[in-house]
Amino acid sequence: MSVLESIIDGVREDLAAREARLPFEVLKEQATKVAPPKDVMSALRSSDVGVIAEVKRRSPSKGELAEIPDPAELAADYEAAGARVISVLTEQRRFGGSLADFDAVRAAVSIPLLRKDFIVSPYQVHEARLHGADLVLLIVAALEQNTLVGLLDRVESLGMTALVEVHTAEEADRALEAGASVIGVNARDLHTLEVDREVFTRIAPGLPFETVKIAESGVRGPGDLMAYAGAGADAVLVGEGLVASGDPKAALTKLVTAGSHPACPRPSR
Ligand SMILES: O=P(O)(O)OC[C@@H](O)[C@@H](O)c1c[nH]c2ccccc12
Repeated sequence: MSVLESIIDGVREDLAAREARLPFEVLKEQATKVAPPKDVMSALRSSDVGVIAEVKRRSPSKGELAEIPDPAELAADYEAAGARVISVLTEQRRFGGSLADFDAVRAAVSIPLLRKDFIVSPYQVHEARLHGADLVLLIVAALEQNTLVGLLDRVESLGMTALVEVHTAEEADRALEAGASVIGVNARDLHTLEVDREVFTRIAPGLPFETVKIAESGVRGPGDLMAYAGAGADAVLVGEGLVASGDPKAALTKLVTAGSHPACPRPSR
């Protein structure tokens, strides 16, 4: 079993427990009452290269990254340092995240939020909306094509945006066929956990010009942001490089400054 498959097994177990506590029909109804999603597209489509800053405690590849006793405080620092979007991991077993973290962050900031989890069921999409998510991650490698299409349609029908994650050219084709308008290329292979920053450079040029392109994982500092920008990234998604830096606010400020520097290659829009 690959790492991805074993993570998803755990996600399905935890999901079944939540479904038993709060039935889908009730959850769906409650989710219609929350404030509508924010405008994610204009946050991501800018003349500068943006940063999506992640609240991430640990990962299957690196283990413990940072304690993050107060996710709301970290998120407020991210917002103040110029993050375009904040990504909050809600997967508990391998990443140490939770919907409680998501709620704490939602209450602390007004910029768009991404629910970062292994979404396999419509329940999780409505749940994301109930907790105030604006963006939802859909991982192509984790989904059959018809499930991907169904989840993407559902995300959009609730007014949210899907960040559709790919790692190969074949997955990118599937994402486009499903109708993705925002594609994240993850440098990390979720089956082996290996990072290869060149994956973005290989895949991004083949994506349509109007597709918003996000480079995910492996950003250690401004140099990596500039390299991804040169390969066509609209934004980069950064976790470890911020939370494990000792000073996430300063680390993010450096990235945001690089992304708006005149020497930084710009998205071609
Ligand atoms: O910590 P990094 O290398 O900056 O990576 C952040 C983000 O890309 C990574 O957390 C991630 C990308 N796709 C995922 C899917 C599930 C969980 C986590 C992820």
